[in-house]
Amino acid sequence: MIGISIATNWEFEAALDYFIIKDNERFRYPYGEYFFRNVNGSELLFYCTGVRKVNGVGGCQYMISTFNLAKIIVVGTCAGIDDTFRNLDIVVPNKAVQYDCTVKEVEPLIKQSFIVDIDLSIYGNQFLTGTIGTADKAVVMWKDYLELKKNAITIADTEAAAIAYCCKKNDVECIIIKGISDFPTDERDGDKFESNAQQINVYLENTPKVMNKIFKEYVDRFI
Ligand SMILES: Nc1ncnc2c1ncn2[C@@H]1O[C@H](CCC(=O)c2cccc(C(=O)O)c2)[C@@H](O)[C@H]1O
Repeated sequence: MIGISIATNWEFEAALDYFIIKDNERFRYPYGEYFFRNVNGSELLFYCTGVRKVNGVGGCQYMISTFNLAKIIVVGTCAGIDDTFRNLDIVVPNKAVQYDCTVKEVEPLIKQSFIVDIDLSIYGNQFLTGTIGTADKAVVMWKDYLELKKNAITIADTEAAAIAYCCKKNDVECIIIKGISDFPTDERDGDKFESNAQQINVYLENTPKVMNKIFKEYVDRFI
């Protein structure tokens, strides 16, 4: 069976709507909810983990251990970092890095031991790719955005690279399909609270659009 890992309740709600899931098809586990759907002959287990690395990895390990998953596809939203990309672009990264595991004042931001390479060669090349950076903090402040750009990060989120790391430890294939929901904006000359609120509104508006695009156009190419 293939697991489809989803972080937020908003993203999971979009999945429930897209696949028209009834109340009696929804089950609870320690990190959230899950349901099953057959897509093009493949039995898929969709589950919500909650946000940030500890929830993503906890949910990942639970589902691998309980359902003996053969593969996990992480789907959801992310911040855009590379400015050649746009909101609602879907990216399937070939590299996933945790960038909050070093003392960045005296060490490189990214260390080899926290990088997971993702081999996409069997899936063709009809998709955008790049590096996803994961940390427990959302990318909101302009200085954080500039630092990720300087380190060649394409998109950023708060779970995916940690889930990819957990999958690698379990010898389970991991694919990440993320849609850009928001870009940080430069708050330095304005009101940082207003700028943050605007980014959250953009994120909320784009979440169902991103999820529908991933379910409609991407998931079946990677199962
Ligand atoms: N900018 C982002 N940085 C990192 N991850 C992002 C971003 N956007 C989307 N995600 C993804 O969506 C979820 C939640 C998004 C989130 O927490 C968020 C989004 C926008 C603004 C704020 C804020 O506090 O102002 C918080 C996470 O699961 C994560 O995987």
